[in-house]
Amino acid sequence: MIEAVGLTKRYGAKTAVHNLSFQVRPGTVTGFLGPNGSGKSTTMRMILGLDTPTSGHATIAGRPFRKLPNAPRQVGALLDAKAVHGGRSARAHLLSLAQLSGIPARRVDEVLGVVGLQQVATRRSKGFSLGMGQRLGIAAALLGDPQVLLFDEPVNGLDPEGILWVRNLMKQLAAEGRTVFVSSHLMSEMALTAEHLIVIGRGQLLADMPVKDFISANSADFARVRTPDTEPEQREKLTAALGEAGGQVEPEPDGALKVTGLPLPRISDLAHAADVRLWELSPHQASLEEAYMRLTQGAVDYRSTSDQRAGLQQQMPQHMAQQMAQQMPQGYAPGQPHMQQPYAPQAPGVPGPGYPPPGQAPGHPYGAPEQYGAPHPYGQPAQAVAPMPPAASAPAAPAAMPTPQNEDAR
Ligand SMILES: Nc1ncnc2c1ncn2[C@@H]1O[C@H](COP(=O)(O)OP(=O)(O)OP(=O)(O)O)[C@@H](O)[C@H]1O
Repeated sequence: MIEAVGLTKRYGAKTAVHNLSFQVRPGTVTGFLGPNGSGKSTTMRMILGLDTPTSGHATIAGRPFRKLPNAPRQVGALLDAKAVHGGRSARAHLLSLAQLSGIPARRVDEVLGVVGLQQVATRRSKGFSLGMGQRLGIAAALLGDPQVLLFDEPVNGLDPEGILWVRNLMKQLAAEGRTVFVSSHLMSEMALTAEHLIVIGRGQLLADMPVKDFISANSADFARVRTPDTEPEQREKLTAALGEAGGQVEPEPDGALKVTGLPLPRISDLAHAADVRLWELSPHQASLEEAYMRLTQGAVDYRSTSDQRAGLQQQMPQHMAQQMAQQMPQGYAPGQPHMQQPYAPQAPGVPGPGYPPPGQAPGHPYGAPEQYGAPHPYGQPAQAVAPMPPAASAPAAPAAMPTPQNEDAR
């Protein structure tokens, strides 16, 4: 078992981990979740004796890591897959770790097999892909056949097959009675891998509970309600009526309303009483990802803003936009009408190929001008569709696409 009691770590004025207490029990996979910079790695480093807590303590099997007899045989960890001497082969790297811990050399070949790196065992690790590096790090963690395992973002850089493999490996290790503590940003992945969750935000504990309890506690039902887009006053009237009746109403990005705290029939009755027409009234359940986002939203350090592009797009003079419009290919890639979209000039009053001025019906989905004789874009026989430029004007496809290789077979 891993136990943290009042674990706190400060770096100068920055408190990375604050008064964190939890237990990680054997026999289950425990997911350790939190946004970027929330203190997951710092916590793991303190558990492994690599960082000294400012206050509090962490133990493994009742002792601080540094006081464990033959720690590498009891605890295995993947913290940073890149922390490998790049000039060494995978096998030489694992062999040196094995020798330091009195582990027999044949175990190296066993773990290379478990992680699927036998074919590249003699290659220098500096040529490894991110996913291969992760596999090598997992091999190192398994080397001492330890009872306690810590993995910091083990699926980072793995392809879908690799992610599935890690998921099954974690479950198998836990089923063997080991303590498995896995950090991740990905709620969706943890929901499939872990049975128990510890969620932190800004270094503080936000949740410590079985995954199924987390789902039922946080996946709230809600209703989506939409009023006619053309009548914003209807939306306001309904928002007020639902609020007065005790519902929580949040606007959705697409103009709908997200309503919690009121059953669907009640929403319908309230809309009817307020003389508001509805275009949509549908039941929904928040996904686990949404529940996690909601739980951690107040503890996110790094948020993106929308790209204003320094006003560059608005500044394009009209004559340039017109010139661009004339130079645009009328059709770009046959069969891929969406490929044209990035070429549509945005300047007002300059219709691009296939992009009518606002309020006008589309001329042709492929952007063909009228002289190609396409009176109606839909339902025309193939030959009536506007001719595309000859293949030579489209970017040439590679003669033969390189066969995708499994990253671990490289
Ligand atoms: N050695 C250090 N010196 C100063 N600040 C540090 C140090 N290590 C971590 N921090 C800070 O502590 C906070 C927690 O970092 P930590 O790496 O533990 O978070 P994390 O949850 O693992 O993040 P991520 O998911 O991005 O890996 C961050 O604000 C980080 O900048």
